[in-house]
Amino acid sequence: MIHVSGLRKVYGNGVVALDGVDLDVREGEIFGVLGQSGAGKSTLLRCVNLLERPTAGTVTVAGQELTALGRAELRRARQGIGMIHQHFALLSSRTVAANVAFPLEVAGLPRARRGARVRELLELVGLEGKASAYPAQLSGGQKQRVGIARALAAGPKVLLSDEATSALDPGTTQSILALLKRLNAELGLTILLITHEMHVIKGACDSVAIMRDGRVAEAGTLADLVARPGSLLTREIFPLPEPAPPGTVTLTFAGSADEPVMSSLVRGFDVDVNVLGGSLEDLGGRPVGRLRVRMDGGDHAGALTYLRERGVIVEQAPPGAEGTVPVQARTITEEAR
Ligand SMILES: Nc1ncnc2c1ncn2[C@@H]1O[C@H](COP(=O)(O)OP(=O)(O)OP(=O)(O)O)[C@@H](O)[C@H]1O
Repeated sequence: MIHVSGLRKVYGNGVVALDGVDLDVREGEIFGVLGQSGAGKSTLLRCVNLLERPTAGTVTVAGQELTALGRAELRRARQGIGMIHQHFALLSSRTVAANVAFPLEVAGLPRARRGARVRELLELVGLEGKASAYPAQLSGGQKQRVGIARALAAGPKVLLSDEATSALDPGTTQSILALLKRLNAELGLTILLITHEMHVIKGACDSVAIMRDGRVAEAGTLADLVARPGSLLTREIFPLPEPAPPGTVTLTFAGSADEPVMSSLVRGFDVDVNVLGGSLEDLGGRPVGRLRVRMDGGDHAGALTYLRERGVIVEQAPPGAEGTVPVQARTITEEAR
């Protein structure tokens, strides 16, 4: 649905905000772009609907190359792309209904049809009773719902979300993410969202790209990335002290949690397992965990082979000076290769 190729953006002051970005967002998915401040997320999002003109590269949305379009064609194509903002960007002098009607007025929809469409949109976002209220009379979550209704007015296939939950408290954030997931499922809406918050990625996204210094450092579905040894996403979701202390083993359980792997390990291979840290998360309804352990005694090599055969990702830190890991000590980077 969205294909970005070789995207580069150099601002007038010489700042290289995007340095060759490739991105593919499939139809009907919620795709998150995660990165720290200054990584280039907002620039990327604004380049997708060409609010910002890229210095080089192409942007294709729903099969149409936006970077090749003239001004009038681009204006038409943009009706297929809605956008929501961190600070809502509502018109304070207009009621909720008039805010939502605004893009319909610009598109030239007759007044009689506008009213029905606005009612439908307000119902969709759960704001039926607020049509006559003004933005100042609404909570942050309600304002964002107005923003979402307005973004959907022209019936877009794609919704761009620019840190839409960053100004909201945790409970309201969850309700807005739930709304976006419902719209994604019910309308088949493709959503590209940018965020610096991992819980937004965990709570809402099917796929993710991690941006660093204007480049995509890693991209894929959440399921694929957590199953990839050494992935940045896994380290972000399950933070453990890095580098791993010498001789420790870091285990990522990305598959089924039904098997009692750890107790089988201790019983079957006679190893002592000392848990140093770890956590468990629910990713897309699937339990995923990461555990850092020290294993002593017994059949160490056999234990690691057993874990790998059960689909556990095994990352061994190299032994320290005392050399506590007997066989095949591999660094995380070697494992990742
Ligand atoms: N209009 C502009 N003119 C000049 N430089 C800009 C402009 N907009 C952004 N930049 C610079 O481009 C780089 C990327 O900024 P961008 O806003 O895209 O990052 P971001 O990841 O969205 O960060 P944040 O989360 O803080 O918004 C930064 O160094 C920023 O200072």
